[in-house]
Amino acid sequence: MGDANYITHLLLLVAAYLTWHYFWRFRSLNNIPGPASKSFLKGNLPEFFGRYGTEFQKEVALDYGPVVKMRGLLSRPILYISDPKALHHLLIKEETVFEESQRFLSTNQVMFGPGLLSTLGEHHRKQRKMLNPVFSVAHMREMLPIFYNVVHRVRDAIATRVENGQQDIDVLNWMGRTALELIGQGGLGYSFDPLTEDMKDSYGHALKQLLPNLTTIEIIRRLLPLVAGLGPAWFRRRVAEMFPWKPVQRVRRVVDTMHERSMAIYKEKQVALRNGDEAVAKQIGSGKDIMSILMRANMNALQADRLPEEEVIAQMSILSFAATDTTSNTVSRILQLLAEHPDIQEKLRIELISSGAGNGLPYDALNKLPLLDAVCRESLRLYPPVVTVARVPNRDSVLPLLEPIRGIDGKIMTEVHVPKGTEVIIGVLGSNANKARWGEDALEWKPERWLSPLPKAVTDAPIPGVYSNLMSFLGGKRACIGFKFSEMEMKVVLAVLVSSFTFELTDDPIEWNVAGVRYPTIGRESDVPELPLKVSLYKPAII
Ligand code: HEM
Repeated sequence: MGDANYITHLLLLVAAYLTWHYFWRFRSLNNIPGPASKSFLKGNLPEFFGRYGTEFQKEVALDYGPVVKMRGLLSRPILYISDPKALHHLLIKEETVFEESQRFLSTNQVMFGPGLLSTLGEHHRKQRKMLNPVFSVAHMREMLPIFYNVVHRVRDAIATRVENGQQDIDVLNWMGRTALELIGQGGLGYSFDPLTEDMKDSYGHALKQLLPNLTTIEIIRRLLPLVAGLGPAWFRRRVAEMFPWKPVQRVRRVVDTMHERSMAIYKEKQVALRNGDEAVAKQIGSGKDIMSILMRANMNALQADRLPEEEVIAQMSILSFAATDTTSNTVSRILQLLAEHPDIQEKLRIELISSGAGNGLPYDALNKLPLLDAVCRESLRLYPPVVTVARVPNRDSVLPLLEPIRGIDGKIMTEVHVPKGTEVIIGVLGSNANKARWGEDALEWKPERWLSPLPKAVTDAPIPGVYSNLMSFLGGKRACIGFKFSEMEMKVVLAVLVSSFTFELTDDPIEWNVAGVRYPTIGRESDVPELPLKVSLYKPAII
């Protein structure tokens, strides 16, 4: 009897809490339209964040207007916002209010340590201040020869595989290896891969496994903030080691591999720096890589500005992680798009060959090639690889809207009251592919749209993106620090490969899957990230 009473009281308490939570705390969101939720427990989470979420994400981004309400764990509201003024407000004006979610910070803290992806406020600002100079255009100019050097090796390796005729080549694998080697040489001053043999570097392999495995444990990640601070580090580590679920164990092994390698690279570099400039110059990257410069700047910085060792090591893992799948999956997608549009592939090849871009152009000349630029921008517009970025306000806030929205009851709203703790997903695709701004053909891949002035509705809107009115690299103080690095990488890879090879589709059905960074597989069942294309040596027609 006593037990029954206890359980009844407990259930009443839970019911009261939920009522307060959803009908009181989040009442200002009741009128926001959005898709129905199929489960009280999981809300729309599996549809939106699950591997097969592409179509649902598109529906949320484009079919309900610029502010959409979904449901999360225990039906808690999640907003998807693509209105430019609201985005500007939350990423720029109220950047200190709309912070990264605890889920994001805790996961990154556990995976990488205290680096850019897991710190907030002043701590984050200080880390970013140290890193900003090495991502400047001036520094990209210096690194360009390293990029050409690596990509020429990739070209030669692919050429030996197709010299006797067309072959199916897994371009995702090659682009992954290229991206890792580029962040290795340009970022860490370290070579992971000679890019000749068919080999698998354990670090590169670990990085590739991370995001697909994180998607599998999305629900657990949502509970992570509750336990992330429990007990000392050794205790949490022991719990992680004993956790009886394979995906969690896979993530743990990946994290260990990343940390060990970053640590080893750091120690090696530290010795070289101590031995003076000559020793550093002899290293991969000749001391021009991001980490050599950061470590040297750190050694010379005032005590107050200096980053502790564990933070520098965390930045190494973060840079390697943030730079690889993002760019390699994007270049792979571009090669797939060029295979689907042979006319544009041919036009691009003409531009590249006539300018000599495949052999090596200075940074500014490469950047000015109009079609190459248009192909990159258009691909990042329509196929942004990172689409599940969220922010959570640390106090109640009001987001003004550029265009009023119609509520469920038909009432017009010109602003949205966002209660503290609401998860807000940045509507990257919703902004990039909005028909009212980009035009009726917004959902078509048309690089030529970038060859003439963009619609006024796009240029006049306060879209806060750091890159070309697009949200793909986000905006504000936490925008992608590596977007120029990534842009240069994409351009060098395309310049070299499209000048040398032709790309055609195979008969395999390519499926792009949702994860922290979207990735391709053959069909929906396969777990193996890959993207085969038919590749041949380009032979210019003899006139
Ligand atoms: C197509 C390629 C890429 C895309 C689409 C992309 C996108 C993004 C996005 C959306 C964010 C914001 C994440 C958030 O706030 O939760 C971000 C952050 C970041 N990105 Fe990238 N990224 C790309 C390539 C790169 C590269 C090549 C690097 C490094 C060389 C890099 C380094 C970073 C870092 C360190 C952050 C964290 C910045 C901070 O919190 O201050 N990214 N990226």
